[in-house]
Amino acid sequence: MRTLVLGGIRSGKSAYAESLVASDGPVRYLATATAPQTGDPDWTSRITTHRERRPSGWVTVETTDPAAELRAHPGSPTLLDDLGGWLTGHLDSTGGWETEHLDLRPQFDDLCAAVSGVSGDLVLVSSEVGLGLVAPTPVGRRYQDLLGELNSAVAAVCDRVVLLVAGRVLEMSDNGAPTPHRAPDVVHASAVSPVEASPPQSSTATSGTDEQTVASNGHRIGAEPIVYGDEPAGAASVVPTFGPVTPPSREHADAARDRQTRLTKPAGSLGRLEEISVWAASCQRTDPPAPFTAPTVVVFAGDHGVARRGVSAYPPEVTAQMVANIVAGGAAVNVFAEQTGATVRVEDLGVDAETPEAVRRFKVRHSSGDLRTEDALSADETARAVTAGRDIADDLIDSGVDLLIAGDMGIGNTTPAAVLIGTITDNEPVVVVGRGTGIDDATWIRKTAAIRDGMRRARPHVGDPQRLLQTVAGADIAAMAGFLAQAAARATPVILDGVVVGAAALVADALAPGARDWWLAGHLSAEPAHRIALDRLDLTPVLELSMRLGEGSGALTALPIVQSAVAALSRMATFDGAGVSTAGVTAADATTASH
Ligand SMILES: Cc1cc2ncn([C@H]3O[C@H](COP(=O)(O)O)[C@@H](O)[C@H]3O)c2cc1C
Ligand SMILES: O=C(O)c1cccnc1
Repeated sequence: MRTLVLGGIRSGKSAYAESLVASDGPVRYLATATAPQTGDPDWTSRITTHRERRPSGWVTVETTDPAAELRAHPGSPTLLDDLGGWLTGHLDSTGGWETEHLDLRPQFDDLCAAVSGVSGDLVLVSSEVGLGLVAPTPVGRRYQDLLGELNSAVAAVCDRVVLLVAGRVLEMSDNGAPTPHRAPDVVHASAVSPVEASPPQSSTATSGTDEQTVASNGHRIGAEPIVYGDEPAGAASVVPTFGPVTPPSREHADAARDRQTRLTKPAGSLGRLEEISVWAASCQRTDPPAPFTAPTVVVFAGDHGVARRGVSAYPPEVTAQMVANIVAGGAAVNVFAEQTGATVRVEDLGVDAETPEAVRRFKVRHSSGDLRTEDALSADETARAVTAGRDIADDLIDSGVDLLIAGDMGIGNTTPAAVLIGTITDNEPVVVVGRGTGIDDATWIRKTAAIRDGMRRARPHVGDPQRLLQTVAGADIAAMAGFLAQAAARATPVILDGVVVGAAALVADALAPGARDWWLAGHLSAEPAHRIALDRLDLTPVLELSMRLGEGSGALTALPIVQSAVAALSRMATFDGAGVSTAGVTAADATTASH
């Protein structure tokens, strides 16, 4: 995580920066400010205050070449204080103060390249100068201009930028709008170093067919593009917006509830099936509801960089092998879909292998970045993945699909799912971590540390769903979020699956507020984070069968129950129609009437 801490003089920026890197382990402190040659007691006392505040275990390196220092120790947690001091030293030593039209871009580029190459935590401090008056001297103006330029260049290669004003922290989001401050997390990212796991090899089939039904691309409702302002030229970060989401029809819900009371059964005796039928009727806007005729599950496939760090019981190669297995019809999702009359479509968003052409129409990249230390996706890739999910939903809805299911396939994907759920619901890593594919205790420790590191990187972006996806999700989960949001914007009901879909659903409800009303939770996964996600979404799962597979299997298991609920409401006789007496009659009367 690279953080740039900006602030005015005595704004609290250095103390805040120090709190960001505070840890039990050693921290390298790159001091760039040298004492003025004339000797200045106030200057000396400022430097002494800084020194005294730093924990004793920190290593102070006085340097005029921070880029070289960063390159020499790219993995060490480092605090550089400050960029202004470095600039001053550079101008002093090169006579730059006197040079008109000074171009320091090569030096700035060199420093930025070094910052980009850092893999450990790095916090850089710099002054935010010239908010008010333009300096009255040429030297002052040169310094303001150069430092402003340098700050902007460094900000562009940082994951997070904050501005300290009077001790208060303002998050500077990348589209220019400040976001609310979250307290810094002092747990250090590099406290646990990952150990490569040696997981069991899978014997999954690799053969497959290219056959897949692809619907034509049709018109879209409620998807206006916005363009992020600070993208580099050529990177088309057009992030779709969704909605507004119109809630399912209250009128049809009331009609369905009323009809339930008239069906030939004791009031309320079909339990949750009655609620499910009311949800279906209100989504369909029909009274009574009709059976869903074209339920379709889309399996979003993608690999995750973090899976190479030993967080799963299976190796990443299984993702591509399982995609082939799904295309060939051999996975659980295929079997369950066949049982229930659903169609399966698999989409490769980020599998780290060559997949059949028919499944890679929306492919964004090979694997995601390792969420512990780098963004899972670039801004442009995030936009493309969310857009892909939206387009997949549009394709299906336009071709007549009346019920959607999202499924997942991607070794390691319960780690980003836990990071997203933990971050959004503000729960600790140990609370959201789960056993995924069935990991052992050593893997559990690595996975928990990875979730902690991912959450640490994700927390600053908790209020920004797109940025969250970019920071820790991956193309498959980002597409899933776009898919779920667009389904709601297009008034199409969805049955949610397990923890991975649950994580995408949390983000989708932030992308398209109110989307949750269009979703039914098919089941409760054995992954602990799933219950937390469903609670936040205020959704009650239909089934609890200790399933922990994904692929859409839990949602498909719930599908026959949904169809039964709808069938009961639409096809059962009413008391009136069947001549059955309602409650309030004697037992003898009721017996007579029902024969
Ligand atoms: C053969 C096989 C088939 C699967 N189908 C779904 N998953 C599920 O398990 C994985 C997530 O768990 P973790 O985070 O522990 O890797 C994902 O691939 C998910 O789709 C499978 C996993 C395997 C091994
Ligand atoms: O709940 C899920 O979706 C899940 C659980 C374990 C492994 N893969 C998926």
